[in-house]
Amino acid sequence: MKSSQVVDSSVDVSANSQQRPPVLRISDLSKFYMMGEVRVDALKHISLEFHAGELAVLLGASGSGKSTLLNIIGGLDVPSSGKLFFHGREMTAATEAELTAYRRRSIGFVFQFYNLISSLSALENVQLVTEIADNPMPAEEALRLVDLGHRLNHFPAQLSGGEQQRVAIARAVAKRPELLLCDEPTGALDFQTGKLVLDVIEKVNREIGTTTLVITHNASIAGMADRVVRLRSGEISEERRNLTRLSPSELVW
Ligand SMILES: Nc1ncnc2c1ncn2[C@@H]1O[C@H](COP(=O)(O)OP(=O)(O)OP(=O)(O)O)[C@@H](O)[C@H]1O
Repeated sequence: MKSSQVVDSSVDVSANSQQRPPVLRISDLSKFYMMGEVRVDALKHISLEFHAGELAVLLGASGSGKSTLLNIIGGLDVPSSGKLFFHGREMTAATEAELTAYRRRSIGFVFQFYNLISSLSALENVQLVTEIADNPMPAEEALRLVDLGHRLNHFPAQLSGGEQQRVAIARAVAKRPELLLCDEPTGALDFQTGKLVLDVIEKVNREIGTTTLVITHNASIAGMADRVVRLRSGEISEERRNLTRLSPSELVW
């Protein structure tokens, strides 16, 4: 461990002996932006924990702070105050190089728009990541995991929106990240296609055990989660655990 990394010694495992320390711990995290003279408080005193293998849905209306929170968790942005711990290491005290390594090794991102390279096939888009990752799964295996084993050589323009999003998910999980962060993954898709994409996210979480955070403004998606966190105006307005997870095919919106 490097000297600049601070160990979180306050994780209370005794509170629940069944539960291991969280993968991710957010402590009193706030983020504001200055727009000229006007201060916009995007996140206010957020404290949360996420455990290994958990599938969490972060709900909230537009502007409630979801993307800001996900970007900070993923090391794309930094908070104004508060701390983020990953396996007890304080990422908010990490150097740029350590944050880059964190993003590269530990985080898989899926965004609303798929960001595929149009001149590369599905397989080549995933290989871009597997070629630089430490311990990746073969790109073909990642594409089979998202049920696209029959589309390896298709270019993005030859794939539907849902299929392109599944390539993006394969690309995100091929490096075997510990955390899969999905920002409105079904936002650009119709109902049926969106459910197929959620099926794939659920399958990755179940089969590989990747801790998964899905942010959405669509409250119906909450049914597939182990835990639901709702944000309102930058604050947690509700946090609940689902007794059973619904399969995405059972969701209705
Ligand atoms: N770079 C920025 N500069 C100034 N204000 C910002 C910036 N990014 C976000 N905000 C503001 O912070 C608040 C939270 O934004 P955020 O994008 O996190 O919300 P969101 O819940 O993800 O919304 P959406 O569902 O519309 O994406 C909003 O008021 C937004 O306008």
